[in-house]
Amino acid sequence: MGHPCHFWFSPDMRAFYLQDEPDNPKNYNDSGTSVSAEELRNTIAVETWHFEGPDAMNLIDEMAEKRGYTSRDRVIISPQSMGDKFETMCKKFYQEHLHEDEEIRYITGGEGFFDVRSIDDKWIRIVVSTGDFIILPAGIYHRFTPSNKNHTEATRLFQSYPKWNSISRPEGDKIEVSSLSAPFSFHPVVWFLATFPFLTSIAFALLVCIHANISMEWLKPPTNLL
Ligand SMILES: CSCCC(=O)/C(O)=C/O
Ligand SMILES: [Fe+2]
Ligand code: NI
Repeated sequence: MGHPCHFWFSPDMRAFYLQDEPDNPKNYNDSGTSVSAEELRNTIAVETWHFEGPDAMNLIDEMAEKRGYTSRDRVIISPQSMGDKFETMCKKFYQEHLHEDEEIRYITGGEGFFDVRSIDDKWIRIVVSTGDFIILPAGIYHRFTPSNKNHTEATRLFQSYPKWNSISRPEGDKIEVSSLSAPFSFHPVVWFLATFPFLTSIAFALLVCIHANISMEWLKPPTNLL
C-alpha cells in the first residue's frame, strides 16, 4: 500500500574517507574509499536515516519523543542569513569537538558535511542534504561544514537539559562521557574483565573455592549438639 511518507535507513547516504589535508574543506574531497551506513552504525554508532514526504516532521516528532528530546531550534547556515557571522560560524562548526550529549540533526535544506572520526581516528565524511537525519553519539569527535554551495538548513533537536557545550580537541580527551553509546564505550568493570581475562579467571576460581569451602562448612554435622 502506498504511504504518504517514506523513510529508510539511508540507502543513498554517501560517506567516504576524507582525502588528507584538503585545500578547501567545503569541496567533497572524496578519497575514493566509501563507508556504508552499516559500517558507520556498527563501528562508531553513528545513525543515518532519510525522512521524506508530508509526514516526515511527524516521524521526527515521534523519534524526538521516544528519545526524550523536548526542544529544538532551526538553523540556516548561509551568508544571506548570517551576514558577517557566516565565516566565524563556519570556522566554529569546523573546529573538531565533541559533546556530552547526542547530536541529532534533521536537514531541511541545502547540503553539508559531517566529518566524524573513525575507530582508528581517520576522518569519515558524511554528505547530508534535504531529508537526511543524523544521530551522532555523545562523546564522538566531529565537525561540520556546509558544502561549497554555502547553504545548509537544519532542525536541531535538544533534550530538556542538554549539556550542550562543544568541547574542542584535545580538551575533550579528558572528558569521560558516561552516556557514550558507541561500541567502544564500556562500563569500567566490563572493560576490566575483558582486558584482563587471566586475572578475571583467577578471581572467579577463588570465588568458587571460597564458596565451596563455605558450603562444605555448612555441610559438616554440628559438633556442639551434645
Ligand atoms: C547542520 S547543523 C549545524 C552544525 C551543528 O549544529 C553542530 O553542532 C555541529 O557539530
Ligand atoms: Fe557538534
Ligand atoms: Ni505504504
